[in-house]
Amino acid sequence: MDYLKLLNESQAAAVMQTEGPCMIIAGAGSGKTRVLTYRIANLLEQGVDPFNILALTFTNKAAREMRARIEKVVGPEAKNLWMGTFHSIFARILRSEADKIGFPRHFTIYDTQDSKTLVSQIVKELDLDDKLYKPGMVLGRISAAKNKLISVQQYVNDPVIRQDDEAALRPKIGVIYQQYASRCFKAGAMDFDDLLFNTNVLFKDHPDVLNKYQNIFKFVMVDEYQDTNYSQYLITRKLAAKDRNICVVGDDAQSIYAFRGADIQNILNFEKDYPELQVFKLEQNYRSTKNIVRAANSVIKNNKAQLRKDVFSDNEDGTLIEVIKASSDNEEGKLVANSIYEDKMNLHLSYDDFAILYRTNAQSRAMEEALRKLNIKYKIVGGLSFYQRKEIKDLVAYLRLTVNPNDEQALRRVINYPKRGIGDTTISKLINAAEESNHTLWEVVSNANSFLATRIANPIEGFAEQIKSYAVLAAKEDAFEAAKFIAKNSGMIEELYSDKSIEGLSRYENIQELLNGIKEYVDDPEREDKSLAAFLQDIALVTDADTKDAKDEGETVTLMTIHSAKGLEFRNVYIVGMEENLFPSQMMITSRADLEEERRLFYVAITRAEKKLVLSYATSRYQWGNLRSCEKSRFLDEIDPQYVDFKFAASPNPGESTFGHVLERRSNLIPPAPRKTVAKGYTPPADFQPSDTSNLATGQRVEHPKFGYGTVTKLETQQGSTKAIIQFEEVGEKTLLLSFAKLRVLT
Ligand SMILES: Nc1ncnc2c1ncn2[C@@H]1O[C@H](COP(=O)(O)OP(=O)(O)OP(=O)(O)O)[C@@H](O)[C@H]1O
Ligand SMILES: [Mg+2]
Repeated sequence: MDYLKLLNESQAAAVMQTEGPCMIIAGAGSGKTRVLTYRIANLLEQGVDPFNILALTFTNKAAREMRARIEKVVGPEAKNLWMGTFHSIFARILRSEADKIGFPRHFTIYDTQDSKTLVSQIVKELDLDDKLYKPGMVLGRISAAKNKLISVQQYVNDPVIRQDDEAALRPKIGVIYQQYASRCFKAGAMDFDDLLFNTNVLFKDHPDVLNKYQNIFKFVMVDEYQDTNYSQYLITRKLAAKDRNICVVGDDAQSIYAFRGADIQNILNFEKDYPELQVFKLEQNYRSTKNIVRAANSVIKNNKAQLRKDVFSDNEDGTLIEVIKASSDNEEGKLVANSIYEDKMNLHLSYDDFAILYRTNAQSRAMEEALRKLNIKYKIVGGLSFYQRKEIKDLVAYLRLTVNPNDEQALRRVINYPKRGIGDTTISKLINAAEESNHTLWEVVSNANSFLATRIANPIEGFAEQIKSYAVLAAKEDAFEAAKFIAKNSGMIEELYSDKSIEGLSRYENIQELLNGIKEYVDDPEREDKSLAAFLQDIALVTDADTKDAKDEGETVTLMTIHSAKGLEFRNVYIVGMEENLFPSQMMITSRADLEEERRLFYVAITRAEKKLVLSYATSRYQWGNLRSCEKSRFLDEIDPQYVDFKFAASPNPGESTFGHVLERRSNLIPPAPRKTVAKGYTPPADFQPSDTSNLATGQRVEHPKFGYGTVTKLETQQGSTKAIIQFEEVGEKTLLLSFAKLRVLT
């Protein structure tokens, strides 16, 4: 096994220890995921059937990458591994066992938006104050309950919960939970938390089913174990109860989902559950430079509730961590984009080497604008994803309804879209009729004549007939043929095609794109189930941290929230918005525990970087429509200053920091080694004044405050911005953007 050469001693020991419970709690970048990968490869090489291995990852993308790596070692057998996120694996299991818990085989998976809409509808129906019972807040309570496996019954009967809700002046949450659960059940729908909750119900109420899966999953492995919630913990514990071959890896310092119910207690419980536990320590970080690892250690040291770990790196010292100070969020974007552009050109990097991480999705706007101005391609991971767009949700609602006509949210969404003369009043009547007669909305819709006057009922029954005909078609055809037909027959294509505005055009193109995606899905030769139902399940499980990689075109800078970046690595990382109230987030911190979670988030962000880390902040930014002045984040001061270069943050004059290459350094810092890219034998004259370069021509001699003297060898203009390629005498060739470069034209 030559892959053992790719592991250090403790990693190899963890890989070779294949039987019994095993846990690795170790620092970032120490090879935990790598150990899991090779552990699986090792099991397969020893003849374990891939169908008997379950590996749970944090994102679908992580699962794909792990599978690809294992395939390199053991070949195509790796395709048969059970590998994916908790949600995708257990959705798959629930699908084949659905009837046991009273759900249809093709149950719908409600996304957050569907769940919020349903909560709003319930709040309205119950005549409650929608300002008090905001859907996000209510759902948060329901979700927390489900993740702790608190059923509706337990919720409404628990005196402590009732007191909590009463104290918060929201005594009706239990009633909403009850309604919500029964409406989901009637609609044959599960939300994300239900996928785990119902798996627990399934295993609890059906020991034979549990037994079956215990026999299938002889080896269970979990990555990012620190972020599992109670519901997930219990599922893995039950599955592993028979063979006790369970291996979990994680890092308590990277636990960042407490707000969604992740529980550090799961690590401590693990030790209690398996007294025969083997624990492996990994201390060497292979990902990052010494400076980055030490800086990260100096930050996490401030957390009190942390298991002690020493993480070290044997890599080079690397450059110091740069801090950029900008006068506004737009300037911050500009400085970050410039820095990326410069590094990419000077060091011949790929845009894939760069990531910009932020605390909240809203921060991407300024970054995107700045990147676009420099023609830098980027992709955003998470945020408003493709599948959240209105037109996509509309067509998907038709598809969902085809597969599961009881899906109430889908039905309400498209019953009168495109318009077919079914007004709001009629819809309310239908909903009431369903409530009163204890039927599902679909049952009422498909028998509208029994409830409403013929004139009103006819178009409704017509719609029901249409959906029924789609179901017949979908049973015969693959997902693509069915979806194409439905898009046309429903009138959606015509509706969007006739809208000639730019937005209308882009909506039409998005529908085309969705159909292309479905075609790709059914054309995949390895895909066994090409049905519409299978496709819908697949897209319902796209998480915030997944991108539609298939559409990626060429090199791109990656933009994402820190939460989505967990487990990933990039050569150069920018953490932007390092300001008080933004990071640490004002919304999130009300206690020391919250502050510690924000700090762990910062630790996660720092440790994504391999070679270079840049932190930026703005002294003012627009928030909620107002320009606010901002203070730099306390986290910046927590980094041991010997690892930080405040070069771009030192300027007393904010204007100067606009790519002015301010060369002063903070005097209390140890001066770092000069950067190779600076012309050493050159000092800019005190009166250096950049010239107007709009008429710059090749062959002209120029002076640059950092690079010294040079000659312009080429000029390139693209979409209004001009790049100059300049041969500098001392530092060699550089490509500079004229709108930013401070150049004095000498001849
Ligand atoms: N023994 C080793 N020799 C060389 N490179 C290694 C070794 N172990 C790990 N690496 C590399 O170090 C990097 C970090 O490894 P990995 O992602 O497995 O760490 P991790 O502990 O899972 O990190 P995180 O906590 O961020 O999830 C990867 O690029 C990996 O390939
Ligand atoms: Mg990892």
